[in-house]
Amino acid sequence: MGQPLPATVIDNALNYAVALAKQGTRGANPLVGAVILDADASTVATGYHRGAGTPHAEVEALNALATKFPDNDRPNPAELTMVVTLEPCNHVGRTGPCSQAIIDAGIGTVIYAVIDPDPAAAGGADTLRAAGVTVHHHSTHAGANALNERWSAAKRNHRPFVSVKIAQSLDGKIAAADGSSQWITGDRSRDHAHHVRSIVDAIVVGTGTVLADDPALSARLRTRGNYTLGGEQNTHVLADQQPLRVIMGERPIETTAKIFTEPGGETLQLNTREPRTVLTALADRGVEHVLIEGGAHITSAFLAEGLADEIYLYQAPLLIGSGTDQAAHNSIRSLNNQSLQQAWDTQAYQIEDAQPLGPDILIRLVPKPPATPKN
Ligand SMILES: NC(=O)C1=CN([C@@H]2O[C@H](COP(=O)(O)OP(=O)(O)OC[C@H]3O[C@@H](n4cnc5c(N)ncnc54)[C@H](OP(=O)(O)O)[C@@H]3O)[C@@H](O)[C@H]2O)C=CC1
Ligand SMILES: Nc1c(N[C@@H]2O[C@H](COP(=O)(O)O)[C@@H](O)[C@H]2O)[nH]c(=O)[nH]c1=O
Repeated sequence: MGQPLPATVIDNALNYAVALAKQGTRGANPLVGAVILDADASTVATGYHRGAGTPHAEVEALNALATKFPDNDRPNPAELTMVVTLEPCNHVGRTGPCSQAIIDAGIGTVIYAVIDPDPAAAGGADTLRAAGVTVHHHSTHAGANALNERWSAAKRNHRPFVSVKIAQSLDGKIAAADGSSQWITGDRSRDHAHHVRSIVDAIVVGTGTVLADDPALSARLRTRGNYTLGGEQNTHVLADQQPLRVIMGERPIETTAKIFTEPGGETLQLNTREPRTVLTALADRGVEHVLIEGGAHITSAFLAEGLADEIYLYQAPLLIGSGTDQAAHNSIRSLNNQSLQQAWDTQAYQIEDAQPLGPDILIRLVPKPPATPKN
């Protein structure tokens, strides 16, 4: 492109790219959106990253461009500008390097908002420049900067991205007075939870949950066409990718427990009550995305330390009503907040999306960012 684009045009394109990015799945990979503009600054193609293992936003946008315009009718790529929320990657991970795909497509200009904080993936801007692409770092877009703040912090701090799952009743319980908890949420919610298990690298539960429930903690997907029929045995298959199963806590667990004997991922007990120790140990094993599945002690320990990057709250339309101990089996234990202000300061979340799942509702929450995003 001859003239540099005005900042307002770039900001508008980044607004669009951020909105696209938010349609993706947050987890081991960042949320990324990309918009391709022609010489008149009109949008000609878009893309976003749908989650680990799927094409990156830039490649999605290039594919959309190729699909939209047949070979003989494609705009001159040298006159196109790709506006992308994150620096194009430079490495071969689960997919190939975006910098090379952009070079191969002949795109003339790339404008990116955030430098890739992952040392393994960074350097795409330099590769593009070396190949003759015009590259600008547009660092002032608050939305793009806020998009992956938690993900970037996890990378910088050498820890996995942390998702927390809670399946609770209307009165905020995860089990009844007698300890029974299966099931609070319905089939659709549990299918969704198994899908989440299938996309994470590891699941963590406490010794309390293993002793109370004897869970298998495998990722089981319902076979197509058999959605509401039959028992679980007949209608589910093991997902291709099984998460590492992690027990957190000091009591020994018998090797006859289902978490060791049922088919699924490898099982590991970490003899600690310290969430950060668990995360470091998992990062050392290459875990990039972990799901905390409970129970209340474990969930609360991660929340209390501000380590939940995302919460999947499966809310069932049921009042369990405890026995005599009203606090028993609350989904969250005391986080030691002394005032409402302290709670707003340390434990405020915002809803990313909400969807009905049969009789339940799934609410996905992320920590509320500071009022003024840090650039
Ligand atoms: N509906 C839902 O989403 C879920 C419901 N549940 C239900 O929850 C109940 C179990 O809850 P809960 O007893 O809280 O179980 P947890 O799984 O939270 O295990 C608690 C135990 O974990 C160990 N532990 C490890 N780290 C910590 C820490 N930082 N703080 C405190 N304890 C730690 C302690 O045992 P140790 O002495 O061994 O160190 C503690 O007793 C069951 O009834 C189960 O059915 C469980 C999961 C999900
Ligand atoms: N009770 C409850 C959940 N409980 C979670 O599921 C675990 C059992 O896993 P598995 O043995 O693999 O089927 C259990 O230990 C706890 O972590 N999950 C939900 O989605 N909804 C529910 O109502």
